[in-house]
Amino acid sequence: MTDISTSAAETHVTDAHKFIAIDGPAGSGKSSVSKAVARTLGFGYLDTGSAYRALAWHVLDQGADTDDPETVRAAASAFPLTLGLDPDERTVLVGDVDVTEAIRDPRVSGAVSGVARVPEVRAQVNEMFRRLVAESSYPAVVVEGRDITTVVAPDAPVRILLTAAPEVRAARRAGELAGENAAAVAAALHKRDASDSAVVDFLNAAEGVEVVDSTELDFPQTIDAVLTVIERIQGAHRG
Ligand SMILES: Nc1ncnc2c1ncn2[C@@H]1O[C@H](COP(=O)(O)OP(=O)(O)O)[C@@H](O)[C@H]1O
Ligand SMILES: Nc1ccn([C@@H]2O[C@H](COP(=O)(O)OP(=O)(O)O)[C@@H](O)[C@H]2O)c(=O)n1
Repeated sequence: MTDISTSAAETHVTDAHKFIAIDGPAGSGKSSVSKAVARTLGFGYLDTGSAYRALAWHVLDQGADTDDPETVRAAASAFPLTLGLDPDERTVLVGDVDVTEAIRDPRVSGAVSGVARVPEVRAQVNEMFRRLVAESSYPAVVVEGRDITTVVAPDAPVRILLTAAPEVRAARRAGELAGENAAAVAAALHKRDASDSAVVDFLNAAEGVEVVDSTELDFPQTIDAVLTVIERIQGAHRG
């Protein structure tokens, strides 16, 4: 059980070499590509967005307002989250409740930016992410989100920004949410990116971060492109 309420203040990464850091906007392929890369390399996989989504779910479940920072801070101080690193076991629990499916609901997607903009919450979850990676028995963990290359693990040897054109990202997300109106899905995705990018910049690569643009790549090609970057950097470190 990983309870983010027990986290201390933010500290520096001590196990930066264990991070494969991947950032990018919604629908760029971070989750699916990171998961496949982790499986291929025998690494762990950490979907940091699921922690923010689970906290948003937790606030909504209490009937509370995700746009009120005080409410969000209070919810985060008692937030029994269970999140694992196995790319083949993606169950997310809040207490005893399995929220794996519920946190993908458009209602949660629409509320999550409010939760994610509270600085104390970011510091708390970032410490949890670093602790999960440091304590894991995996040789490395593919960690994906918005601020992994810049805030959570800026010293990681492999740092990648995974991008794709906005209309391509919107079409991919709409394809996943069968039954939802494609134009509404696209509008919600762009609105969330705009809110999120006011908090951390994941649309421009920070210095030393490699860009993989998947606009013109299919899924297997995108996995290959990311694996190529990892192998090149790890090869250079070995050599
Ligand atoms: N290069 C690609 N080409 C086509 N579809 C892709 C590609 N990368 C990811 N996808 C698909 O797009 C959708 C969104 O990807 P996802 O990994 O959930 O993105 P993110 O985690 O960045 O929001 C998924 O259905 C995924 O299978
Ligand atoms: N490192 C991260 C990861 C996610 N997030 C927040 O969590 C939300 C959900 O992230 P996600 O990765 O599940 O979103 P998708 O890209 O999968 O749509 C984002 O919209 C951000 O508000 C964040 O602020 N920082």
